[in-house]
Amino acid sequence: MSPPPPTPLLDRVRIPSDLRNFSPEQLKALAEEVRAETVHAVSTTGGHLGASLGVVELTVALHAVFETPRDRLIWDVGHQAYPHKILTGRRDRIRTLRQGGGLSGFTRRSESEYDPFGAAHSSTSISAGLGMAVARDLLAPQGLGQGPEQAVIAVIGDGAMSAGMAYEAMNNAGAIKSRLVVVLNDNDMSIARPVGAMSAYLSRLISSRPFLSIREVMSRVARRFPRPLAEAAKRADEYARGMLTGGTLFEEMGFYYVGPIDGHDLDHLLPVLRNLRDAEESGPILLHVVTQKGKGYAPAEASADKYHGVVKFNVVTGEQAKAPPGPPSFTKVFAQALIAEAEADPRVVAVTAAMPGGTGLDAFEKRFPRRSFDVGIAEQHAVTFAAGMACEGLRPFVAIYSTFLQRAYDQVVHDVALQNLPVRFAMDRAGLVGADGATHAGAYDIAYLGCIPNMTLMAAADEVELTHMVATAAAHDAGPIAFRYPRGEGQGLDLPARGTVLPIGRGRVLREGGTIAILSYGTRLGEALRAADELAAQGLSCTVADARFAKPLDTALIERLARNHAVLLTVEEGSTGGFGSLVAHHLLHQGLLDGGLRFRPLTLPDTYIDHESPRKQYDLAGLNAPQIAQAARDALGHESDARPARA
Ligand SMILES: Cc1ncc(C[n+]2csc(CCOP(=O)(O)OP(=O)(O)O)c2C)c(N)n1
Ligand SMILES: CC(=O)[C@@H](O)[C@H](O)COP(=O)(O)O
Ligand SMILES: [Mg+2]
Repeated sequence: MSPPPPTPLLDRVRIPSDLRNFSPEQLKALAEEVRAETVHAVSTTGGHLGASLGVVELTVALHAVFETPRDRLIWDVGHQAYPHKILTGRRDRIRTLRQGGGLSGFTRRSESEYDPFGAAHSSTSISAGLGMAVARDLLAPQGLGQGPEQAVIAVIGDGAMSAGMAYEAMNNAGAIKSRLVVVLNDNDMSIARPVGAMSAYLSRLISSRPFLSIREVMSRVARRFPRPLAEAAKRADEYARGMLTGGTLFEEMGFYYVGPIDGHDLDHLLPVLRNLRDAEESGPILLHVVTQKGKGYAPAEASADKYHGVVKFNVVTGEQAKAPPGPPSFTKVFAQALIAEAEADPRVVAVTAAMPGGTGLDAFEKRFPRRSFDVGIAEQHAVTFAAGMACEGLRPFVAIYSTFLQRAYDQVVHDVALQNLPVRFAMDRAGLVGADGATHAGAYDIAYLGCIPNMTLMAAADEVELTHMVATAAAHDAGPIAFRYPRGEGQGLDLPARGTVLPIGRGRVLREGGTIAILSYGTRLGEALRAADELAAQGLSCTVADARFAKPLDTALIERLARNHAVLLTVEEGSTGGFGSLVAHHLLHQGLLDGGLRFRPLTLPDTYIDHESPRKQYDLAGLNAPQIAQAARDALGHESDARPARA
């Protein structure tokens, strides 16, 4: 590994107040040091490099001009906040990013007073910022809060601007007219290439208005924020500008639009931000900065994804560490299985909300460009869009991370399930996901979908099961159906060319035993089998079954397991309120817990599990084989207390 580069200026900065007396030339040099430090740190940890490199100058300028942490600086998503972390007292831990016990890969209130709002899911910054601005306006006259001088700045990317929530916030901000600065960081990239009319609009905006010269920007800002200027004159000014330039969507929504300006040029950023900071006038402002994702690091600039998310890499060559060749990921298996279904059925279509690579739909899109839809970061729309397609006889698959489907809950209930529309939900990243931590854990979908009438729910125990579930979903026109599978590799099992349609609501028994029954839902099945081996070695015979379905439950199987064993464990990679609760509900209704059966639902704990390796995360959750075996022994207690098993 190459040694970190010398950083004489950065060494003088522990917190932002240390850089506020730097000259512009020193700030430029500091930015280069921050960039080099970011590259070096991420080369040792992996993480979201490209977005962070694109905001180095912006980060330096914002901290130089604004009085953070009094002034609230909110990073949308938070994946671009590594330079911010370096400058806000966390440089000493920057090489622990995304590692167990280390810094989070996103902003987080509990991590630093310089992170006023936690994030990781996108497009929340304007809403949160507006809330803070309103709090300031209400509290300051009472002598409470941070005082009337406090600024609130939300930095949001062009990709994040595709989400409805950003517009809901701007709509509200334009009406409330609180003092709020929104910095639109436009790098013409989402994770993949940005899509949609808004992205095209931003591109037109940039090309129709070449970078404003600094004189032009300053004169516009001065025109907008004069000390005494009559309201009517200001309006006339706005209309005049609108007529000259065609206005912008942001102006129509009540924002004062400034830009576009070069987001890498501190000679522009610093004076413009100072002017916006000192504006006496209230009302929201949108500063449009144009940046380059991956800026200043040649391998990132040259790559198609601009190094959005990288593993450890060689700083000199940019070459990322190659994992030893392993079995295909669940994501890849899903994509291949969906392509197989789509080959056979022209009604199969696929929808992603800005995650074509992450969900495997990039492969589907190559094969079926007209049947693949990337709707941008718009999970709510994705679901209702699919509902509309289902109304007309298409067979839509919404390929989505479990954690992002949370955004579209009412759409799932109101638009899909209530109308019993056959939308297929392919939920990737089910369970714990490793370095992204709690914000990205697919922890809740079993619970939040399990309570919805008409839903059919499946979880794949391995990649072969996943191909069967894709086929089952494709064939299922009776109503909505969802299946979940985890991040990462499968087991390397031989895959069928096409999956087999499974009987709805039927599980399978993998091992017959006597005393203990383990009923697994999802990929903990392997751990359940290992636990059974351990228990068998101790003379405790186990039945192991794969439930396949959480809804409808295989009630016959559950009743048989309950009647014939002393202990019944359920195991799932989901929160409380999920599969185990559905099983408990059934057992209670059947009176099967009245006779001494020792039932133990093993779920994720009722707490957030931080970034760690998945293996350690599951250890913390108590869902690895030794812990499953221990739970069985604990439940069994003393042999004499336990109800004798019948089989
Ligand atoms: C609700 C939600 N959907 C999807 C994602 C996944 N995601 C993380 S960053 C990103 C792209 C964001 O693009 P942009 O805001 O332009 O930031 P950039 O990476 O270009 O700096 C996406 C889709 C997310 N974090 N949250
Ligand atoms: C920031 C964000 O939301 C994504 O970039 C996410 O980190 C991707 O996760 P995967 O690596 O699991 O696709
Ligand atoms: Mg972007």
